[in-house]
Amino acid sequence: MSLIEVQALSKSYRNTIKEPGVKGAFKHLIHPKYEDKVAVSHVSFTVERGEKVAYIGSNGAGKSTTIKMLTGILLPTSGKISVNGLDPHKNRIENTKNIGVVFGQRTQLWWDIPIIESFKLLKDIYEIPGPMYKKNLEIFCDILGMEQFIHQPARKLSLGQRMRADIAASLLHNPPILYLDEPTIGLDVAVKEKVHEFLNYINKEKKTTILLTSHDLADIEKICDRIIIIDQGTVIYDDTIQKIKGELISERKINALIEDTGNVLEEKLKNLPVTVIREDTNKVSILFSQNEIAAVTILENMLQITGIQDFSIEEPGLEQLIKKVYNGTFLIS
Ligand SMILES: Nc1ncnc2c1ncn2[C@@H]1O[C@H](COP(=O)(O)OP(=O)(O)OP(=O)(O)O)[C@@H](O)[C@H]1O
Repeated sequence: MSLIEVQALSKSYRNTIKEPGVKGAFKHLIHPKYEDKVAVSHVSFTVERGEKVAYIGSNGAGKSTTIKMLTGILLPTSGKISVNGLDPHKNRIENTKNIGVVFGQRTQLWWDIPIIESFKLLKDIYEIPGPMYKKNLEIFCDILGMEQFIHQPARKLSLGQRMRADIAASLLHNPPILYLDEPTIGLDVAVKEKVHEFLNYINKEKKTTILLTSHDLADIEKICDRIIIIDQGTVIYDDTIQKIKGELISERKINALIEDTGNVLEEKLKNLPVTVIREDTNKVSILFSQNEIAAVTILENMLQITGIQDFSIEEPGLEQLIKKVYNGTFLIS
C-alpha cells in the first residue's frame, strides 16, 4: 500500500445564484437556486514514502482543494483518499499525527505569544517526547537560522521569519508527510534557499514525504523529483522532472560568438538537422534536437570554417516545458 492513495477524487463547491437587491433575496428564499462548481474531477495518484512531489497547475486549477481534502479539512464529493492507511476526513485527529501542513498565506502559530511558546504548546498537543523535541528544535533552529527571532511573537516577525517558524512548527512531531501550499510566496531569494535546503535535509534524514504546490519553478526544481500537473481539476501530467526535461523535450540551442564568415557557416550546416539563426555577423544561434544530432558534431562542423570565441548550450527551462504541457503540445504518458 502506498503512503498516499488518491482514487477518482472529485470535489464540487455549491454556489448560490442570487439576483441583486431585496427582491433577489426574497426570490432566493422562495426558490433557491444553486450551481455546482467542479474544482477537482476524478483525480488519481499515489505517493510513496520519501517522494518529493510538486502538485502544480494554473490559478484555480484545484491544487488547494486537493490539499485540503488530503489534510481532512474538506470532505470530497466523491472518490477515495487513504493517507498512511487512514481516511483523512473520517480520522481527522489521528491523521494530524501523520501530517505537517504549511499554508503560505496563513499561519498556524499563535499570533501574540513568542514562537518558542507556540512550539512548546505544539509539543504538548502532539505529545512529542522531550528528547525528540529538543533535538528537532536544535536542528531546525540551526538550518533555518531562527535564533534571532524565536523569542519574538509571530505578529512581530517578517514574512520570511514567520514562514521559517511555520515550517519548523509543522515538523516538530516528525510527521511522515508534509503538505506545503505556496510555502515561499513573497520570500526573498536567501530565505527561499534556506527553505529549499531545509526541506531537502528533512526529506533525506527523516524520509519525510513532501507534496508541494507552488507557482515558483525554482521551488519545484530545487525540491521535487516528480511533477503532477492539474488543469481544470484533472491530472494532465504525472511523471519525473527528469522525464519532462530530458526525454520528452530534447530541444537545445547553441549560442556562439564566431568570426565573420559571411554565409559560409549556413552553407556548411545546411545538410545537418539544425536551424541556424544569425543574430548578427558574429553571433549565431543553432537550434537542434539532441535526439538527432550531438552538440559536439555541430561544433566540430562549425570549427572547420570558423573560429569560435565563446559558446553556451541552452536547455529549455521548466517553465517552457510546463507551458507546452498546458497547451497540449506534447502528449502525456
Ligand atoms: N470555498 C469555495 N467555494 C466555491 N468555489 C471555490 C471555493 N474554493 C475554491 N473554489 C473554486 O474551485 C476552483 C479551484 O480552486 P483552488 O483554490 O483549489 O485552486 P488552486 O489551484 O489552488 O488555485 P491558486 O493557484 O489560485 O491558489 C476555483 O475555480 C475556485 O474559484
